[in-house]
Amino acid sequence: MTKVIALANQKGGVGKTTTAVNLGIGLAADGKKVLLVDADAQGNLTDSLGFHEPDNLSVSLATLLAKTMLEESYEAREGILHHHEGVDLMPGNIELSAVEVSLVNTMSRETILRSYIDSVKADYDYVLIDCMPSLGMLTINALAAADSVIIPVQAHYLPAKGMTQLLQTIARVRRQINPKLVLDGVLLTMVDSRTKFAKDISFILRRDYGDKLRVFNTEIPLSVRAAETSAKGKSIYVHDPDGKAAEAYAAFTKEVQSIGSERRHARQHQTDHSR
Ligand SMILES: Nc1ncnc2c1ncn2[C@@H]1O[C@H](COP(=O)(O)OP(=O)(O)OP(=O)(O)O)[C@@H](O)[C@H]1O
Repeated sequence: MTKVIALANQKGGVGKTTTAVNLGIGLAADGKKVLLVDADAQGNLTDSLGFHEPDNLSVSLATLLAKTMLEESYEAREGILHHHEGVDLMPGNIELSAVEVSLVNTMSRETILRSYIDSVKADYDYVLIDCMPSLGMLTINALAAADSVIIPVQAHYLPAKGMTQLLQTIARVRRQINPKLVLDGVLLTMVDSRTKFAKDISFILRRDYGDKLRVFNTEIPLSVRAAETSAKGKSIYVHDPDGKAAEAYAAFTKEVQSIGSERRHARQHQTDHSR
C-alpha cells in the first residue's frame, strides 16, 4: 500500500526540501518506488532535483490541480519528471500561488491535491509532499492528502508558538477532513554538535507536547555539503557519500520505514485481539 507523507512546517528554511530529496532518494535506494510532489510555489524541490527553471515547465502540479478543479481529464503520468537517482517528481512552480487563490472558491477545496495524488499513487510505495512554508490552503490540502506528517525543525530556534499552531492545524485536519492522519514526528535538522541546542529543543518539545510528539532518534547535522546539494541537483548520498549528513539521512530513511512497519504490526495486533 502506498504511504503518503507530508513534510510540513510553516516556518521557512527548516530543511523540508532537503529532507524530501534525501528521504525520497534514500527510500529509492532501498528499492522503493517514490514520487516527490513539490507543493511549494517557490519550486525549490524541483530546482534541487536539477530542474533549475521550474517556472518554465509547461506542465506542473499547478496545471494538474487546475484540471482536477475543473474536472478535466489528464494523462496518467502527465508532467511527471524522473531524476537519475531513482525518484519521480511532480514539479511545482510559481503558478501554484494562483491555484492556491482559486482553491478558496472551489468545491472540495481542501481535497483537490488528494484527488490528484489518488489518481497517480498506485504506481508508488511512497509519495512525499514538500509543503509551502505557510498554513495556507495548499498545506491544508497536503495534510488532507497525507497518511502522516513529518515536521522538520531547525535546531537553532525554539519552535514555541509556531509548533502549537501547526499541531492545532494537524488536529483540525484530522477531525474535519482526514481522520487517518498521524504525526510521525519531529526531525531535528541543521544540528550543530558544538552546541547543546538540539538537546534543549528535544527537551522542550517533550516537556510541552508530551508523548504525543515523537522526536526522531536521528538528527541531521549542520553540513555545508548538505547545503550545497540543491545547487548541484544531487542527493547528499552522491554529493558527499562518506559524510555525516549522508549517514544521518540514511539512518532517518530506515527510521521512517520502521515506523511504517511498527504501525502495521500494531494494527494487526489490534485486529487479532478484536476477533
Ligand atoms: N543539514 C543542513 N546543514 C546546513 N544547511 C542545510 C542543511 N539542510 C538544509 N540546509 C540549507 O538550509 C536552507 C533551507 O533548507 P531547505 O530549503 O531544505 O528548507 P525548507 O524548509 O524547505 O525551506 P522553505 O520553507 O523556504 O521551502 C537551504 O539553503 C539548504 O541548502
